[in-house]
Formats: sequence, structure tokens, C-alpha cells
Amino acid sequence: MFKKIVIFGVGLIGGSVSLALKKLPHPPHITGVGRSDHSLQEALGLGLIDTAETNIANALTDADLVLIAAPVAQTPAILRTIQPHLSANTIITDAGSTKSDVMSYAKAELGSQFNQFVGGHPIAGAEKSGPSAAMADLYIGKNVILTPDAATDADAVKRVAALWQACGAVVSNMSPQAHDRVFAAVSHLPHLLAFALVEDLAKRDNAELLFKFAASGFRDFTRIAGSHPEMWRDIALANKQALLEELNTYQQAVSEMTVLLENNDDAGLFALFEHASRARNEWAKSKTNKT
Ligand SMILES: NC(=O)C1=CN([C@@H]2O[C@H](COP(=O)(O)OP(=O)(O)OC[C@H]3O[C@@H](n4cnc5c(N)ncnc54)[C@H](O)[C@@H]3O)[C@@H](O)[C@H]2O)C=CC1
Ligand SMILES: O=C(O)C(=O)Cc1ccc(O)cc1
Repeated sequence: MFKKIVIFGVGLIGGSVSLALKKLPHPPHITGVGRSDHSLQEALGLGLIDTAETNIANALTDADLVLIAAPVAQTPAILRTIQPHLSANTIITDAGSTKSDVMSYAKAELGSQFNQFVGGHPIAGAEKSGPSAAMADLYIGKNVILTPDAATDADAVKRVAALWQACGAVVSNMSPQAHDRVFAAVSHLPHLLAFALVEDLAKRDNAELLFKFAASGFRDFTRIAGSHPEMWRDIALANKQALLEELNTYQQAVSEMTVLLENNDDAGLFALFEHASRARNEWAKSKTNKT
């Protein structure tokens, strides 16, 4: 296990890694680096980190792992600031929701030390953010995807996998491109649709009335529209191409449903609802406790 971990961005995701590792018999020393002093002090106060650092050279002294858990557009700037202070033994990893962009940033910013970078993505989270949202059990039984490159050091991949396993996660590998296509469909598209629906209702003249009577179906469909705007702006722009394809496919599905409705096609609507309902229920049963 790592002895000193430096976490850039001690919010929901970074803070939850920290809390999970603190349950180990020999937890690592965890140093937090943040963008705002306020959230770093909050992380310190909540016991998520052992030390808060603003000096990057000090933060990285004797560090054997750097975990980047900030919004994905912050990744190049963070890599640029750490690069001069990395030793040959420091492993760098991240938790960003998109992987093609992050892997390209790592290649560009780390140069000959790119082999020490292991891209990662925990498929676990929430619509809540910040240090106070961190949970020790967030990753138990959840998937974590690693996206090693052909150049990535095999031992670094093993050690990052072991880190997530120590947090209770189930680790698999994917290419960054395959990862981004899958998560455009099952995560990024649903978040955009939830934001779009809430925004459409919120800007109507009778929004107050609509929200007053909205119930649990609306709550379930839109929970993720309460998610962090900066994080989702960065994800949408980073995975723009795959997301535009998913939006296009979804628009076709909505158009097909519109035609069924316009034509009073009761059999067509029933068949569509029955097929989707079965697929959704089978998926939910197969997942039990997983994200
Ligand atoms: N929220 C979720 O459910 C999930 C998020 N992710 C990914 O994890 C990353 C972190 O997300 P959350 O923890 O949810 O966000 P968060 O908002 O809870 O925490 C992010 C933290 O990063 C800090 N930060 C921002 N820029 C920084 C910089 N340049 N240097 C150092 N710290 C900086 C912020 O002050 C904040 O404390 C994002 O890349 C996101 O895509 C991955 C899986 C799930
Ligand atoms: O809130 C939820 O249910 C999520 O879907 C959390 C989530 C957000 C972003 C990710 O990259 C992975 C998981």
C-alpha cells in the first residue's frame, strides 16, 4: 500500500477515497491540495486529510501516489504544476469521468513520465459535492475503470488497482475511447437529459405550480440534475463527440415515440413500454447494490 498520497481536489470523490483508506490497518498519510483554501480547511476539519498544502514541492515530497480528483478541465494545469516535482517512483492517477481527454493531457504534460500515469474512473458518486459529501463506503462493490496505455508501467496499474480494491471496488480495464463511448450513453446523456428537463420546466411562467405538484417519478428522473455544474460542463465538453452522437440517437427515439402518440398507436406504445420496462427491471435486478 502507498505510504503518502497527495489528493488534488478533496471533494466527494477524493474525500471518499481518503475516508475508505483511513479504515485500513496501516492507512497512508494523506495530503490535500485544493483550489480554495476554504474547502481544504473544511477537508482538514472533517478529518479527510492529515495535512493541507499550498506549496506543491512540499506536498509532493516523498509522495508515492498523486490522485487528481478535480473537475476534468483542471487536469492539464494540475499535471503541469506537479511535473517538475515528480520522482521516478511517484505514480499519478485520476478519478475523472472522461478518459480520452485526460490520457491526452497526461501524455502532453508528463512527457517521459507518462508511463507513471494510470487513468481511472470510479463508477460511483452522487449529485452532492464537496468535502462534506465524502463517504467511507462510497466505493464498496462499485466498478472502477482503469484506462492504461501501451506505455503505462504494469506495476503502476497493479498498484492503482490495489488502491481501489482496498476501497472495496471491483476494477476493470478499458481503452479510453471505449470508456468514453460507454459513459456517454449510460451516464453523460442521462445527466444532460435531466438538466434539460428541469431547465425547461424551471423557466416556464408556471414553474412554481409545476414543481409544487411534481412527485417521486420527477424526483427519480431529475435527482442528477442537482449535480455540480462545473463538473458537468467539463464532462460535456470533454466528451462532446460521443455525447452529440448519443443526443442524436435519443432525439430519434423521442421522434419515434412522438409518431406513435400522434397516430394513437396503442400497440406500438405498449410494445415499446413493455420492452423498455423489462430491460430496466432486468438491469436493476442484475445490479443489486452496484452503481
Ligand atoms: N461526483 C460524482 O459522482 C463523480 C465524479 N467523478 C469525477 O471526479 C472528479 C471530482 O468530482 P467530485 O469529487 O464530485 O467534485 P467535488 O466538487 O466534490 O470536488 C472537487 C474538488 O476539487 C477542487 N478543485 C478544483 N480545481 C482544483 C485544482 N485546480 N486543484 C486542486 N483542487 C481543485 C474543488 O475545490 C473541490 O474541492 C471530477 O473529475 C468528476 O468528473 C467521478 C465519478 C463520480
Ligand atoms: O449521482 C449518480 O447517480 C451518478 O451517476 C454519479 C456519477 C457521476 C459521474 C460519474 O462519472 C460517475 C458516477
